[in-house]
Amino acid sequence: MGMTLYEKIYQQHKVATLNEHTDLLYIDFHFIHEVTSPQAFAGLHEAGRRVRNPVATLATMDHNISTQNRRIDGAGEISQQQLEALQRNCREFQIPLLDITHRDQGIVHVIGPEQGITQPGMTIVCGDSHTSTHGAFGALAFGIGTSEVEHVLATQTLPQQRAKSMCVQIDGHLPASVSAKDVILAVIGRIGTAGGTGYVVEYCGEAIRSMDMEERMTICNMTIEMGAKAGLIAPDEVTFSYLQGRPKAPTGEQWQQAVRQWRQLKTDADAKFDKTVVIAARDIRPQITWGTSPEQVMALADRVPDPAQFKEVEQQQNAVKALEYMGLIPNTPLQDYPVDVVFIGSCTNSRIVDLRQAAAVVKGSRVAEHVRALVVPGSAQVKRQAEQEGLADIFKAAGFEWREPGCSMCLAMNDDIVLPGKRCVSTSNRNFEGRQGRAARTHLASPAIAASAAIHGYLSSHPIMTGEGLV
Ligand SMILES: CC(C)[C@H](C(=O)O)[C@@H](O)C(=O)O
Ligand code: SF4
Repeated sequence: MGMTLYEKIYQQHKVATLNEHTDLLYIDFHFIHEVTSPQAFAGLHEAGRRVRNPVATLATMDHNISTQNRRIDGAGEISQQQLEALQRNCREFQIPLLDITHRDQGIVHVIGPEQGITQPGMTIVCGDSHTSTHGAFGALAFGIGTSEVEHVLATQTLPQQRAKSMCVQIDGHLPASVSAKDVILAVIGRIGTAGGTGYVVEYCGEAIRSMDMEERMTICNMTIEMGAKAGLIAPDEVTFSYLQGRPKAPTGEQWQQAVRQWRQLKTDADAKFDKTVVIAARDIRPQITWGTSPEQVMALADRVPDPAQFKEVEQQQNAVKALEYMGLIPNTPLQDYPVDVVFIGSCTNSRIVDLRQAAAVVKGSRVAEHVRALVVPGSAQVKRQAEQEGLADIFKAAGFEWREPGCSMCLAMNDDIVLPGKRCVSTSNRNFEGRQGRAARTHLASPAIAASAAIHGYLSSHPIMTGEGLV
């Protein structure tokens, strides 16, 4: 019988069978950031071990830094200690570090693809759940815990148990107003935050094939929010042309050879998935979350759900609690609620395509008087490009704050925090209680919807059509 893409990559990286359920996998690349690495380095230090392959490792600073400036103490003392520890550890273990002022610094899941480090068929890990982002290139990429970070640093391998394979197929073409973010939110709404547990999800179908790499990254990024281990999209011409010419991509004869191998990286026609979910692209409408979990999601144009409409008692109870936290009344139009903060950024939606989509909505308008709005590019490179393309000017002229790259308001771990009770439309990926600050209310949505909310000042409204088409 044929194999799925996941099974192929797993098989190619298996270096030993440890027991009936567990194999040892070779890890091709390991990304590191300041939050989940300190204990791992301390463990190596204590045991007197070295890093096995420092050049298959890259560190960046993203979570704890301030995005208001490039000062190491910009986000307070605790952050500074964390950042200095990363500097010390990278020096001691000779790991390349994209320091806060480095011209390639950025959010860990933005810089890997951008540098051409993330390539089809690789195994990639990082002590960070959204490592699934890299799966957009047909790499097996997943988040690991701190003790696993230590294991990979020391051995360049990781014990793993084989996951099940799920296929999520999005058939047909998406309506013009629907973005990759709407697709993945709709998928999570359908499958639920636990529905992917134990699976690696491969996305296929025409709608996925017609997405560019950045949209595919948005899809794979949020795969973790349905409990899956990783998301995958088989590489194709779109993948190859994105990679060609990037700093770490192969060149010359090696490029030709790599592409020949990458073309083999797809699920065989006779392979069997453990589960398949089929969704018609034309049924997907612009989405926004109303609750405190990514599965509590609705079409923007709909009314706030009534807890009674959910089948399971547990879902009903969760809905009551979530609506109370979010300050929403059942059956009212979501679009009537005013917005206090708009955050465009995070490893889900901070790449150049995302910023272009947001800027197309913003162009020529002003941020509503009562709204605080910020755009935080995912990397220094995205920032430079957005400035060259004139996007930064569009945002600034509209009254957005234009920031330095980093995780920023995606999580309350630096100096960007949503104040208690404030309502924020955010292009990030998590909306649990307190994620953006104590008692903060988060609505996850696409860059176009977030931009539109900033301008209208409400959880509004129909995304605006522009000369460049909607976004
Ligand atoms: C801090 C880090 C461990 C965490 C993660 O693993 O995802 C963060 O990036 C997040 O998005 O919550
Ligand atoms: S941007 Fe948000 S989701 Fe992504 S790595 Fe940073 S904190 Fe995690």
